[in-house]
Amino acid sequence: MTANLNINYRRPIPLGSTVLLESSLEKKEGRKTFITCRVTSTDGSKLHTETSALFLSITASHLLGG
Ligand SMILES: CCCCCCCCCCCCCCCC(=O)SCCNC(=O)CCNC(=O)[C@H](O)C(C)(C)COP(=O)(O)OP(=O)(O)OC[C@H]1O[C@@H](n2cnc3c(N)ncnc32)[C@H](O)[C@@H]1OP(=O)(O)O
Repeated sequence: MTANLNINYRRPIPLGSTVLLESSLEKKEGRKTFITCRVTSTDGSKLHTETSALFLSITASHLLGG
């Protein structure tokens, strides 16, 4: 479940262009998983977006309000 999501939009992505997404698992601490992601041009020269996020493991009962 997403607990935190930060997105920096550095450069617009031209309509119809192809981009490269690179996602990394930074660390895992118990139920917490820290992920980063970068969106660049396919040759990597232009940074479009950089993101960091924290996901928490949950149980099904959490989704049901338990
Ligand atoms: C024209 C076209 C338009 C198209 C347009 C499309 C739009 C496209 C948009 C897409 C955008 C998608 C965006 C994603 C969309 C979702 O991901 S939807 C899901 C959104 N997330 C939610 O609704 C989650 C709501 N929050 C919760 O349910 C609860 O807070 C959580 C996340 C399950 C955590 O609750 P919990 O299990 O009780 O955990 P809790 O004991 O509070 O914390 C456990 C640990 O995590 C840490 N922690 C918890 N929360 C946080 C936090 N926020 N920050 C830091 N640490 C935290 C605590 O400090 C604690 O750390 P320790 O003390 O163990 O070291």
